[in-house]
Amino acid sequence: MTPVAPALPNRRVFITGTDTDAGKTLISAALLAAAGRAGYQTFGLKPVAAGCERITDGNAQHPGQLRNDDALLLQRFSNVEQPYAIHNPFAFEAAIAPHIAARQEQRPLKLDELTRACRHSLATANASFELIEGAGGWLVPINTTHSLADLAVELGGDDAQQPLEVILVVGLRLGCINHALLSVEAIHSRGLTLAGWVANSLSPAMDVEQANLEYLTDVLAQQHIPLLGHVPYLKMLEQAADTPPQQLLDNKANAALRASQSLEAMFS
Ligand SMILES: Nc1ncnc2c1ncn2[C@@H]1O[C@H](COP(=O)(O)OP(=O)(O)OP(=O)(O)O)[C@@H](O)[C@H]1O
Ligand SMILES: C[C@H](N)[C@H](N)CCCCCC(=O)O
Ligand SMILES: [Mg+2]
Repeated sequence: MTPVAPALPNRRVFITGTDTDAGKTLISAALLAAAGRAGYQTFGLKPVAAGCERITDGNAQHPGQLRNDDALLLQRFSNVEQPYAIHNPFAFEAAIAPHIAARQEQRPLKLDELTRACRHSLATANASFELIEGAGGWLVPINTTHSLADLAVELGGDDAQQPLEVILVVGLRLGCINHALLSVEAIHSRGLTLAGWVANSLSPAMDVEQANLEYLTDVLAQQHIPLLGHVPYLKMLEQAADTPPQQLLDNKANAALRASQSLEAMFS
């Protein structure tokens, strides 16, 4: 008899970071790639994206559609095919704090609408590995009462098909120890589970990077938060100011594939 491979447990992960530009999108795309290789049906969701290009069809009567690079990369690395709006239900043009962009564009964000849209996307894709990328750090607001942390709680709540695990991306730079420890406290204070953290080297030569890494590894291990992987600085992500947008996205995709090698252990 042919042995039957055991079914992979469904997973829903929420990717947060120590700050904006910590590397959440790079790590998210890498995790989608690694999960796909492990046999998962993968789907990446960017609930709120601030910082979009307007794609026009040449007709001055049509306003065009907003496209965000993070969401496009998550779409590219999802092996369950879905239209753009399912990957990114709320898109704003300005690359600023999302609640301010939403206010400026007179489309205020509301937690219940955002939650509904995310649940719709997740149900439509029906993937076995669902990845949700936040924006900025853990407590980035969506309005004056709620933050993306509240969205993470909603997506891990009673209506959820499976429990939600948070993964913290620590962008290795001076100051990241404090940001990482604050983020861990804030994630735990919401009663959410941290599956682990990923160390992401943001500079080719951070002073005493290894000592920072070892300190965080030890201190977080005492709280039973494992290091899931360390992604090195990837020179291929350095771009000239005049690099065309499609080339930028291709470079990010190549870098994500490289980064996924450092995260393979999460799926073995
Ligand atoms: N390991 C790395 N090596 C080199 N450059 C990196 C690395 N990780 C991230 N970067 C660069 O740092 C920048 C920020 O990365 P990324 O877009 O993944 O951050 P983010 O946390 O998703 O930000 P946001 O809050 O806007 O979603 C990008 O230009 C990316 O190419
Ligand atoms: C535009 C940027 N790249 C991110 N999408 C949004 C970062 C919001 C940070 C808000 C803050 O913490 O002050
Ligand atoms: Mg991002």
